[in-house]
Amino acid sequence: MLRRVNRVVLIGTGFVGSSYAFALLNQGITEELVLVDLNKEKAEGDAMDLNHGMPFAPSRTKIWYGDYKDCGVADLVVITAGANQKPGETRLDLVEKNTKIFKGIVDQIMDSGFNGIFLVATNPVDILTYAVWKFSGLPRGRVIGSGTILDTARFRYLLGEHFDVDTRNVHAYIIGEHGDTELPVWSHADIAGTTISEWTKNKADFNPDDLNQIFLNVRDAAYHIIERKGATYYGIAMGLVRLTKAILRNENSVLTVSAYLDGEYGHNDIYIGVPAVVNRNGVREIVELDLNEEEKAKFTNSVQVLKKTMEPVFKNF
Ligand SMILES: NC(=O)C1=CN([C@@H]2O[C@H](COP(=O)(O)OP(=O)(O)OC[C@H]3O[C@@H](n4cnc5c(N)ncnc54)[C@H](O)[C@@H]3O)[C@@H](O)[C@H]2O)C=CC1
Ligand SMILES: CC(=O)C(=O)O
Repeated sequence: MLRRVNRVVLIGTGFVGSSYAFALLNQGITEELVLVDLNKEKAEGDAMDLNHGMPFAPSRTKIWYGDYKDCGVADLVVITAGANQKPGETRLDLVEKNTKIFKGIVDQIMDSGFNGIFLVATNPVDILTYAVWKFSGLPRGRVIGSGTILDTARFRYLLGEHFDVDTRNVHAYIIGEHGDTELPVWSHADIAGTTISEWTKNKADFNPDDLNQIFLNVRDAAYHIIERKGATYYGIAMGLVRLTKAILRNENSVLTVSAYLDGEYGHNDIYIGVPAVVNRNGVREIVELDLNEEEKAKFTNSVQVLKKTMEPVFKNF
């Protein structure tokens, strides 16, 4: 019989996972939410705490602390488990540790009979999304990483602040690795359909160097926040909820996710941040932007850095 309720299973209820669960409940996106963590007491405590907020939620979400068997009928499994960056560490420094953790997690999920969509946020997210695809054997479109969704949000927010325009009217993408080699797609950035150069044409106080500084603040945002409070979680949690909504409500939304390239952008056999149409089946298609030569070269560099980092890791699996 067809199940009419949506079930999301969250693996990892640390800073990112618990913030995601809180935001998901507050937006009433799913009927069932199962929390799984190595630290069972934390997951159980989170389930209790979240349930106590139910009278204030927009709709009922059945939330419980569970285990991998609960993934069997899940529509979506979101993975935020694993190590996070310590001050000074890069995302790529986490690759060995988190790939090993992921092998154990994904094997248990697949043993449950899971046949839905994976959404990955753990870093380095592009490589771990590739790992989930390899370990699960699911079609590539049904394995999605959060990619540069957060970087793109940071970019739109900072541009909106700089030009004093609602961030929702700023359309600009960060693509590539969710990490140090990511790049801004200035050639396709616009404010309400107007290119940035048109928008700034008659503005005497506009300094073109400000744009590069905005990008640097986007690229290095995680380092700046981790230095101050040890971790980042609210922004990514809201990005994961946005993706969950696009998936469960079949929205065909264009979001910058880590998607598998099979010739798009001139590369293949890699998960990396690109705009893609996301719906109930996962990634429907990749949106191929016509990049300029400088952007193409930066994107290729990002691909190469990811591939070089991945190579030794996947030899062990
Ligand atoms: N993609 C993105 O934009 C972002 C990604 N992240 C990443 O998200 C990940 C989680 O970060 P935080 O929540 O801050 O870390 P955290 O340390 O607060 O939480 C991690 C959780 O994973 C659990 N865990 C570890 N091994 C497990 C296993 N084998 N099975 C089940 N649960 C397990 C831990 O018990 C812990 O509760 C990190 O890799 C971090 O870098 C963080 C922010 C943004
Ligand atoms: C930690 C991380 O990946 C971020 O905040 O971008």
